[in-house]
Amino acid sequence: MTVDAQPVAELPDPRDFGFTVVHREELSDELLALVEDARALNDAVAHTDVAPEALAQARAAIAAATETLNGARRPTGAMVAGRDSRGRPEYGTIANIVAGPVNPAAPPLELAHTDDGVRGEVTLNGSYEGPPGLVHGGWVAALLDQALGSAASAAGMPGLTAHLDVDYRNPTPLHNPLTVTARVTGTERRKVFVSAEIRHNGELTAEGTAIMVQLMLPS
Ligand SMILES: CCCCC/C=C\C/C=C\C/C=C\C/C=C\CCCC(=O)SCCNC(=O)CCNC(=O)[C@H](O)C(C)(C)COP(=O)(O)OP(=O)(O)OC[C@H]1O[C@@H](n2cnc3c(N)ncnc32)[C@H](O)[C@@H]1OP(=O)(O)O
Repeated sequence: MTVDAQPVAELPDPRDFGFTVVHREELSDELLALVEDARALNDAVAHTDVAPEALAQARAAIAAATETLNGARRPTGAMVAGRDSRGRPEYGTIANIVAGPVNPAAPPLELAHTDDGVRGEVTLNGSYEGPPGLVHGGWVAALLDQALGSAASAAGMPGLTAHLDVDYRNPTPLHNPLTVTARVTGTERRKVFVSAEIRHNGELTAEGTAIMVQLMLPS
């Protein structure tokens, strides 16, 4: 039997599939502030040039913080629930490496719905460096992949990336606002064709296309 990619009226509730779901409003200001601090910490560690005594001091402080934070852990796969700009439920993994609101390694890329897809602004700090002063190409691909997946999801066809093509058109700078957009361009059976771009000051730095395969969820 062939199943066609069809938008679902409402995304399925991940709780029905055994996933932990946290509502975005339940994330405390304290946690969100800690995540911001940890993002700054990543960048600081990546660039510090202080003396060994200061490094030892920092390590002790970080070890104590790690122990405190491990006092209670969410399960891997926990999801965050929010409402999209049209008021419909949307879900993402809470620790998603690109968009997760509580993952300090995520820039994070926050995407909102547009008339024809999704759009977001993001600035990557020095911990995403590849070539000098530039975003690592793997991270450029990760930003595109996330936006491509979100565009399919926003169109009611959440799925997994089966195939991803990336063209690097111009260097993507660190420490500068980047605009990321993505949209669905077509469907064929369970395949959802999506296209995305990254721009800096209006100039195209990278573009990508993907084939997402729509999730088959038990009804
Ligand atoms: C579970 C409940 C949760 C509730 C969900 C609620 C909301 C959704 C929430 C979140 C999702 C939203 C956003 C996600 C955003 C970003 C995430 C970023 C994206 C990723 O980070 S994602 C991780 C990387 N990704 C993988 O980890 C995939 C590994 N992979 C597989 O899991 C399988 O490979 C799979 C599933 C892809 C297909 O497997 P399958 O068995 O289901 O389907 P099958 O093989 O039959 O292919 C069907 C049709 O796709 C064609 N096709 C397949 N592969 C192709 C390829 N490579 N190139 C060209 N075409 C291809 C076939 O040719 C056929 O086409 P045709 O119809 O023409 O014959």
